[in-house]
Amino acid sequence: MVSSNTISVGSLSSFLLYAAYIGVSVGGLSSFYSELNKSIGAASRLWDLIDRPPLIPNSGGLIPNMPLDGHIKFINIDFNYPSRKDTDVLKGLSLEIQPGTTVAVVGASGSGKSTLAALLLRLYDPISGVVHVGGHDIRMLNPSWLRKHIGTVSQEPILFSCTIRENILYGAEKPENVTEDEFMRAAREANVLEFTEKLPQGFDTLVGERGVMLSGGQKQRVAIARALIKNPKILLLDEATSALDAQSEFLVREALERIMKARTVLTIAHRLSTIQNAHVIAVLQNGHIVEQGTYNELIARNGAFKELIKHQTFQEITPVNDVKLQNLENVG
Ligand SMILES: Nc1ncnc2c1ncn2[C@@H]1O[C@H](COP(=O)(O)OP(=O)(O)OP(=O)(O)O)[C@@H](O)[C@H]1O
Repeated sequence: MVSSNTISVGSLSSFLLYAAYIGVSVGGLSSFYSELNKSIGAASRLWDLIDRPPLIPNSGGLIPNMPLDGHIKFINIDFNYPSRKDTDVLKGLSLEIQPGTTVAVVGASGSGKSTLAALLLRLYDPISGVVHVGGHDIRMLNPSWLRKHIGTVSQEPILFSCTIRENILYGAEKPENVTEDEFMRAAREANVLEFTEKLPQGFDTLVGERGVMLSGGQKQRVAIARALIKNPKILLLDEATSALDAQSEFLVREALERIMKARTVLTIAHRLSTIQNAHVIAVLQNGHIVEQGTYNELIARNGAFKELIKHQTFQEITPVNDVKLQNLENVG
């Protein structure tokens, strides 16, 4: 057509160029359509979840006008998870935690230790029995008010993809009211300052998705600082099962000892030192507490606790004084 002058070279080039543009655009349209369908599917699932009424409402209930005293009582609790109604997790469990004391719950894996924590936070209601906090049946209390008084430091702290400062302030009811002094005190007591000081952007360092840019020990210390900012009466501690190196372990342990002072602590213990220092150790077996007492009492008894200690490895950590000595040597 070009040789017979029916079409010019310029028109042919334009035609080919536009044909290519249209081809690419039409091709893109099909992938756009499939992406659109995927988003519609995901959005409708999201709306279904948002519309689902919670089994335990977040509002309503009593807000006591007296300060909480931190006295916890599990009274004759029977419990199974709604998704596994045929498996009883707790059967007639009773446990009392006096205000200001530390109770370490020990038991085999799957014995229901974390379930106790979930019941205290009222994430589930027992099938029968009552959980009392500060003399109140927790089903009568406003759930948000109850949770405001319980600080949690879990095995795998959940950090958000924002800065260290924002992750710590997340613990405060009104972050804008936290003064710089209060913030720094929490960071210092939780041994967070120890590593932020070495970071070029300090507390403004981004931690990445779920805190991937921090080590296990650093994540735990941020979680402790978050709990300190909350200043709760009750502390729920689910100790990490994975061992940290001696230095990190010492810094986490030291931070935990500070936060545990003058609070009621329910700890799911995996460290021998926590068990030895607890006011009461409660052994969970077959859905209820089979034995409780101090470390020395239980060791002398030759019962379930002694059996557990024989068969389950609890983390032994480098004695604090040894690590302190090592630190001094390093400084020297
Ligand atoms: N959300 C859930 N839905 C159904 N069953 C669950 C749920 N969470 C835990 N379970 C089951 O309840 C039982 C007790 O679990 P729980 O996590 O309380 O044990 P645990 O003593 O804390 O264990 P571990 O020491 O391994 O963390 C287990 O048999 C577990 O499989």
